[in-house]
Amino acid sequence: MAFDYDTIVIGGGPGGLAVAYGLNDSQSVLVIEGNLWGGTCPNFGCDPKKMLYGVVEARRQAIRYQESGLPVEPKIDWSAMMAFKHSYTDKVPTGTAAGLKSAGINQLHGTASFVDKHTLRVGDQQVTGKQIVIATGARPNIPDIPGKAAFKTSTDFLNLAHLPKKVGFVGAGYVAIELANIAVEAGAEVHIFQHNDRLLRNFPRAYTERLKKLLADKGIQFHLNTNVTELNAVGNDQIKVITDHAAPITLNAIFAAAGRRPNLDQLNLTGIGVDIEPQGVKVDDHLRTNVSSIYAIGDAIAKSVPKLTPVSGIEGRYVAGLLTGENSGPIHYPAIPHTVFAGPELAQVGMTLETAERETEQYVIHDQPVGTWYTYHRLQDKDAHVTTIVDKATGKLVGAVVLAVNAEELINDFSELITHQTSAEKATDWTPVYPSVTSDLGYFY
Ligand SMILES: Cc1cc2nc3c(=O)[nH]c(=O)nc-3n(C[C@H](O)[C@H](O)[C@H](O)COP(=O)(O)OP(=O)(O)OC[C@H]3O[C@@H](n4cnc5c(N)ncnc54)[C@H](O)[C@@H]3O)c2cc1C
Ligand SMILES: NC(=O)c1ccc[n+]([C@@H]2O[C@H](COP(=O)([O-])OP(=O)(O)OC[C@H]3O[C@@H](n4cnc5c(N)ncnc54)[C@H](O)[C@@H]3O)[C@@H](O)[C@H]2O)c1
Repeated sequence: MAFDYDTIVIGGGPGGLAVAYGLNDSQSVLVIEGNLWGGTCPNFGCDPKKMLYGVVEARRQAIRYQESGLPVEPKIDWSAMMAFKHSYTDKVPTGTAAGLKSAGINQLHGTASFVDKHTLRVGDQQVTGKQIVIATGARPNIPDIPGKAAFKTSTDFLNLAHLPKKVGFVGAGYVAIELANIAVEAGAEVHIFQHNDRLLRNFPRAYTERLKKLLADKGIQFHLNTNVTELNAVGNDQIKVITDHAAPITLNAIFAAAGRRPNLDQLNLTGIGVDIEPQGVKVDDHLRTNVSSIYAIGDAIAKSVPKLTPVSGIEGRYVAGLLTGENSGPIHYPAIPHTVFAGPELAQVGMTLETAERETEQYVIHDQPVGTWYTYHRLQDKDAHVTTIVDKATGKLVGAVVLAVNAEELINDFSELITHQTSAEKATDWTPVYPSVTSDLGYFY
């Protein structure tokens, strides 16, 4: 049978684009995108979030220097900050589409749905591919409660023309914590409603408790062990939030930040016999579905590794390598660092603290408050804290947790040491710039 393309990729986000660019030299490829070219990360995820974060963090740093020669307290101008964000995001879809075009990769705008295991329908058009890669990402999970139409999402937050006076977030994961921090730093009254007492469940509790205190000190009000049971929209911009815990609270906006669901509903996967589960498409260790011509990657699949942009990229490049014959073994994930941009950042890589605490004969844990160290004193980041986990037998770093300003830089250094299996001596037998975050590397283990 002749196919229109060797490979069709559904989804033009970081995962789908990695497949397309990886295959482009050796195959005919079509990418189909139903919404904005570039996907979640550059349009309404990582990139716009970190632009807003950069502005609010600059203000926070300025306040820390108030007694040290910078007496003026800057104010956030929300509209100007949003215009700054738009100066980047507005160009992403056209820039991404132009990049595909200049690379000679075929593109189609529209929502794809499977007709059979080699055929997709997009509007009134049908296209066939020898292989099809599902890279459709995920969207916010909206809690199914009465009045749920009043929920806004992270996408709405990152496009707010004005910051509402009082805002709430349901959930206490990455999205809630990062956006609540931006909102409180920009001057809103902020409430977080969490059904249990655990923030950021993938990070060690000792660290999330430290971060919770810092966020509460900024004014974020945590309603823990609290289920939001109903929303009542009152007038244009007021929402009465009813919980199972205390009296209703009236806010101007409430955001669903209760996890993300894979975008599978429109694909007709069960119709063509592809196995799925609530967390995403089921894949084997070669990212193949149970239908041999169909692969799946990124936020759209069920997996134990975190659903992050670099992970979608790793998976996209891996599938491209499989399809070109460059690799054939199962996918291998390196140590994947992750960071919550919460003012300060909380970052982690490698072995979890929980595992190391269970296996103390094998691992040494170095837990260090570093707020008085020169690097953090200079930044007046008195709550900075770093934990490293070292394998006793080899002396090599296997895990780390950092709560500090610019923690993402230090965790990147730690990730490199873990990925390249560098010994403590080798880790410090070169000369980083002094003073810098990296020049502290010799003192953590
Ligand atoms: C607010 C927020 C902040 C984030 N911050 C970070 C961060 O700091 N660092 C980080 O690493 N990760 C972050 N993430 C996660 C990151 O954005 C995702 O992990 C990443 O975008 C996943 O890439 P993907 O290609 O798998 O999916 P996506 O980027 O979601 O791309 C999938 C694409 O498929 C399209 N699509 C879906 N269904 C169809 C269909 N039927 N037909 C055609 N097209 C379809 C969608 O429109 C979308 O463009 C953040 C996410 C959010 C929401
Ligand atoms: N900095 C980053 O790297 C970054 C930033 C944002 C998002 N992300 C990615 O996006 C994903 C989604 O983020 P998220 O914060 O939406 O999800 P999450 O999984 O991090 O957190 C979800 C939160 O919602 C709560 N929750 C779950 N179901 C609920 C329900 N029915 N009602 C009320 N609360 C409920 C959970 O207890 C948790 O606190 C992250 O897991 C991550 O992969 C990454």
